[in-house]
Amino acid sequence: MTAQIIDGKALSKQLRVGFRERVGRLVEQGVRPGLAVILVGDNPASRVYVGNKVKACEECGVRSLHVALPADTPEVEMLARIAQLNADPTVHGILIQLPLPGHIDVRRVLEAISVHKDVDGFHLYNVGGLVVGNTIFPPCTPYGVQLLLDTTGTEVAGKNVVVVGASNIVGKPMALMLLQREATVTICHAKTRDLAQHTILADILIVAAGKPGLIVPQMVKQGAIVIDVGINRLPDNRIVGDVDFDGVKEKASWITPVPGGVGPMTVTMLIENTLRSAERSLQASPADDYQDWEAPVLKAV
Ligand SMILES: Nc1nc2c(c(=O)[nH]1)N[C@@H](CN(C=O)c1ccc(C(=O)N[C@@H](CCC(=O)O)C(=O)O)cc1)CN2
Repeated sequence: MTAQIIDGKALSKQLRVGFRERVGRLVEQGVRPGLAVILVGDNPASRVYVGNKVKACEECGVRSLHVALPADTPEVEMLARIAQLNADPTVHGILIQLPLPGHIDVRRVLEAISVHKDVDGFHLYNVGGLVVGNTIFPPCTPYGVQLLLDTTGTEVAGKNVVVVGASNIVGKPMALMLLQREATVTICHAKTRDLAQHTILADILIVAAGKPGLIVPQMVKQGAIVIDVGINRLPDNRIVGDVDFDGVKEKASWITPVPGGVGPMTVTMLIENTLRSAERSLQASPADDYQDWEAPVLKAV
């Protein structure tokens, strides 16, 4: 039997209807949510993703501020821009599009973003929150995957989940989020020996390796849920994931397409986090644990 498609584009569209209503309520209370997107250099894929983020803001009524900096921007200038945005009360979310040019210390600039505005969820404080199970801003891609999984009606607790890829922005946070939901989680990565011996046991297989065609039907358990996070542009300009979609869909029970699966959900969850941040700004006293937090690295700069 052919797998059912988990449609990230359709789910995104549905969620964004609710977002517009939330923006309306915020505006009534005098707050127009604002998102600042910092893009350094001219990586073509990053430009597409930033374009998608700006469009999503427009669609939902969120004000977007696109900060485009040349590839040779000194780190100290980026830190100064981030400090300005941290202090700007009309900005509720700040993100730095990754990857960054090599001369910039990624951790240093990510740690410079106020934890109150860290809508990508990449600040160490939010990462720590994920480890103990109460992060305020879950990272957008794993957050989107979690919602996509929920649409299948599958109970995650007790399931064997295999995550292929151990990046800081997808694989590791994904594993932590599913562990929090009581799945039995295995993380595979570039040094994993005999990948198939792990993937074949997965009730839920999440692939974020950046390798087109990595997962073929023989590596997939009959009836598994397969989530493809990979986005690879082929020489003929086609975009494909890490999973052999046509083959694997004959074995899986549910599968995400590429494009139109996880990608749009990444952008949608960014808007969700931005709205959450704007809503938090209205609370008389935001969560106490965030009140006085200042990253040590900020003092060092
Ligand atoms: N600061 C961040 N940088 C990066 C992140 C992130 O979450 N925060 N993730 C990825 C890229 N990414 C978001 O920035 C992203 C990837 C894919 C899509 C998307 O809409 N994909 C479409 C296809 C788009 C195309 O290439 O034509 C799809 O899958 O349907 C959006 C955002 C790395 N950097």
